[in-house]
Amino acid sequence: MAQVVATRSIRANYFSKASGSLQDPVEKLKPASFASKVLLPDHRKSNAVVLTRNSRITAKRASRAEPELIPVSPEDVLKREEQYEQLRGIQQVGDGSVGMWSKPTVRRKTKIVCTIGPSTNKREMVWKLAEAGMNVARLNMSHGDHASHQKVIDLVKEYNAQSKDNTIAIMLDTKGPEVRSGDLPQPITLTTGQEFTFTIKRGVGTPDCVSVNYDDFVNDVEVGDMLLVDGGMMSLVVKSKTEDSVKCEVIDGGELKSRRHLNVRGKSATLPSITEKDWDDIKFGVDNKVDFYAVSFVKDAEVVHELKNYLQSCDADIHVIVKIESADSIRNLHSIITASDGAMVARGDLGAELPIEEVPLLQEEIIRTCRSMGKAVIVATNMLESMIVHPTPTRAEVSDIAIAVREGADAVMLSGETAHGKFPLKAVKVMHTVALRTEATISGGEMPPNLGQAFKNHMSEMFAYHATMMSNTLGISTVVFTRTGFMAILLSHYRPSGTIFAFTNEKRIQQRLALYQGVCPIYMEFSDDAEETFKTALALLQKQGMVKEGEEVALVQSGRQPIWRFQSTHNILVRKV
Ligand SMILES: Nc1ncnc2c1ncn2[C@@H]1O[C@H](COP(=O)(O)OP(=O)(O)O)[C@@H](O)[C@H]1O
Ligand SMILES: C=C(OP(=O)(O)O)C(=O)O
Repeated sequence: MAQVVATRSIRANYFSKASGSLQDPVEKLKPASFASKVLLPDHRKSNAVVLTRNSRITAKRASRAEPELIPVSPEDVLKREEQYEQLRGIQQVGDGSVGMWSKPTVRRKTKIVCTIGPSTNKREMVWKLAEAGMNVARLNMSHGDHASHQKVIDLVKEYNAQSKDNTIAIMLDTKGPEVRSGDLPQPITLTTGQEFTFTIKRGVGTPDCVSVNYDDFVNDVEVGDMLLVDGGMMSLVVKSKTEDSVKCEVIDGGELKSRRHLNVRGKSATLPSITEKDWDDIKFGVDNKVDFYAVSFVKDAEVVHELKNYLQSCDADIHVIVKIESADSIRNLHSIITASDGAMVARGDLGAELPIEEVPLLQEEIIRTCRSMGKAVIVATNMLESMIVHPTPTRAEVSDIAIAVREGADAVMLSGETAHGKFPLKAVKVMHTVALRTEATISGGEMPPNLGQAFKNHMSEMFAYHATMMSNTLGISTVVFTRTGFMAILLSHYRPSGTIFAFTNEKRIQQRLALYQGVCPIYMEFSDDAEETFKTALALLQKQGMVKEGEEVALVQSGRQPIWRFQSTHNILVRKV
């Protein structure tokens, strides 16, 4: 219902019902202003910015509640939202039904992945990020050690244990066979035209020579190759090689810091996708029962099978997200995604290995491929890069988030913005606001092109499809009960315009579902009696303010493992709360 309810809540809160005029939430709560009386109705008449999408599943109510522009800049959204929440809080003292629904983690459908690093690895920041809208905490194993990552895992688990209505998934991102420059005592400046050397000798860090962490670097590169440092922030051309060094000329200079990415344009390193360090980190993830692995530099499906076999052998129920970031992974895109549980468009390395202008096209294709196979998809890197140092994003960054949301990504990711940036909470708030605003312009779910083929479970697919139709045409939320997460993921795949309230009696499944678009995962003990469980679930939604008395929901009983069903009979009920 998020879209429909979000649309409704926009109508209820942002627009004056009586006049039908467009009002900003703060203005609505204040006496009528000149702007709301004079300027905004004109703006509304022009209808210039109402966005609609072609959709094969019609959304009658959603289209009636067609969204309209709230004419504010991203910075204003932050201030306005704060003012609005304050004013609304004052107005709603004594209203017990506000609860969860106003929380960033519920109304928004597109999920937010935050990389945790020095700016955010303390208890207070993990809490604040979670309350600001983080859905998944990402640990990048290229940095830090097990002790520092353990601390973060424990903090997230502590948050989850004490939070009644929110849950954060944990994603362990492997270092992979990435090539990086070594540690430096302090950053060094590379000047255009200067000679600079990369060496495979360990521990070198002078103004004109630095170590590389990969012994075959000298064999893999050729004279004339273009080396990109830090995703292309600096570039060098290879001039000559010795047994242990590569001499280069700086083409684009800049500041070289410790452990920066090194890519050779058009080439992948000849290293295995899962290195010894990665296996060590994967075991660390198994011991800590993380929810997802993001596997770096996956070249082929074989690697995914190898990891999945290993996880099965140690009885670890951890989902595998493949990072698409090399030329090899693009060549084998279909088979890699088929073997995995989802993919990440890792635009940093992807745009260094392949021509940068290919990145938006590949992003679209990867999202489309994942969507057609019912796999999760995350768009990553540079989404709010300028917010590492500035309190407000560039307009291009705002558009970038909106594009990923409209293309149908399950999640958008913050990297340096939350790991080592100056404004991690503001970055999450901007991402939240932009995603929510964009979602309100998407009318009705889009039907995946391969209907009935992705899950090879036709009965469940048919029920997910029809529940989506019902949700879209009636403008209602979906309620599903799931022990494995399967039916909630399947419903998410169809992108119903309403929220998917997924009740599960497994904490692990609740955490996993935090990644999936439109799914609001809720933990609940199931009783042996179906009717009693339904009643408890609906009462809980009502108590939390997520549905109102008299509202209808589509209640779906389907999925691979029958719950309260005899002979696997499936059904969808429309229930009044
Ligand atoms: N666990 C960590 N410890 C220290 N620094 C980190 C950590 N995680 C991320 N960072 C910092 O944040 C930056 C951006 O994060 P990310 O994009 O995940 O890394 P990278 O692009 O280096 O793989 C990193 O380059 C690093 O400087
Ligand atoms: C997400 C990416 O990977 P990492 O941050 O691990 O380099 C990327 O390259 O875009």
